[in-house]
Amino acid sequence: MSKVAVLGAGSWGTAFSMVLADGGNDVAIWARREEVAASINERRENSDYLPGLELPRSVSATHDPERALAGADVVVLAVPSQSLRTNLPMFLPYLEPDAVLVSLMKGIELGTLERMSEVIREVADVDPGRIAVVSGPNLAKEIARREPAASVVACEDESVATMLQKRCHSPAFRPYTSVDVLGCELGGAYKNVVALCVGMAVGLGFGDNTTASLITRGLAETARLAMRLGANPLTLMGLAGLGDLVATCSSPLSRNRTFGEKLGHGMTVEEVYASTRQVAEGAKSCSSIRALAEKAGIDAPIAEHVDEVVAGRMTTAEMMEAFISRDPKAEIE
Ligand SMILES: NC(=O)c1ccc[n+]([C@@H]2O[C@H](COP(=O)([O-])OP(=O)(O)OC[C@H]3O[C@@H](n4cnc5c(N)ncnc54)[C@H](O)[C@@H]3O)[C@@H](O)[C@H]2O)c1
Ligand SMILES: O=P(O)(O)OC[C@H](O)CO
Repeated sequence: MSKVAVLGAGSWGTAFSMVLADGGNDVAIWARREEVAASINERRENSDYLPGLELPRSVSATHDPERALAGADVVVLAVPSQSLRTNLPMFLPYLEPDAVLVSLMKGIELGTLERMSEVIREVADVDPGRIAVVSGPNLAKEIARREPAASVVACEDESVATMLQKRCHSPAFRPYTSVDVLGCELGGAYKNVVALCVGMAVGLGFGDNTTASLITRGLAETARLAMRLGANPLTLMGLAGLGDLVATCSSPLSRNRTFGEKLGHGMTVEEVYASTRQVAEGAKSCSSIRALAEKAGIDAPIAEHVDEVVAGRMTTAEMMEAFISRDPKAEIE
């Protein structure tokens, strides 16, 4: 069997390990906390992140980066986006030569405004043809329950995308290939911000017209930025764009939507952070995406207003009023 190292034992790192195991790979998960590695090895369960779901025998876990990476020709990164830069140097000495690095992360780095593949390229100093991204409508719990889903594997080198597609194609998981890494990453990061916004609307008590309006204008906003930066607009109409946007904005399983909903109910940002251990990437990426849009000179009202709410400078109700009272304009630019 071919070996894959999955660095990060949270919900998605663990669920994607199950996909890889079902696809015929031997999987070694690196867990930041030893007790999580022990739970996976001894009870065949990640009781912190995916309780009650049995992990295949070909999945093991370790707290030791060297053991996780030894012999792995594919290395999957699944830590929170804002921690990637500080985590990567711990893994680099143990990477096999020519290993392919795959990002599962959906965020934009604060400060540098870099996508995760850009952070990997910079810190690991590897060719973009060895960096790939997996992104799509893939809520971890549903994937771990083996409910059918599709996704996108993107890499500038199409042959690498095809190799990865084969490695993660399983009875319940259907990956499509793409060479549009930029479009997939922006789609994945932006939908988290839109899901925060939709959650806020739901928390305020608004219904389906409101959420559908926000989802649609969120897609317009995402496509505007992605196209300005050079993405293929059709990527945003695909699984890593519209697909993920719909799943995340519609599902009570989404941490980003839930985070927004709690704000809509009147909790403060600090209270919401204190209520969960899991990452809601949009709460940080709203600021970096807003800055990226400003730098690119495009209008991004959802990112801008969500950032204002998360920064505590605006209430969720004021955000909704601000959307409706914006200057009238044509729908299609
Ligand atoms: N959960 C999903 O459904 C899902 C699906 C697709 C993509 N993603 C993306 O995958 C990435 C990881 O998300 P997740 O759902 O696995 O998150 P999670 O919150 O479930 O788990 C994060 C993992 O990273 C570890 N961690 C936390 N802070 C860390 C740090 N500073 N350094 C190292 N490790 C740290 C945690 O211990 C945990 O193991 C995110 O970018 C997320 O957007 C998640
Ligand atoms: O739970 P969320 O909001 O991080 O979303 C999870 C996935 O990205 C959905 O595809």
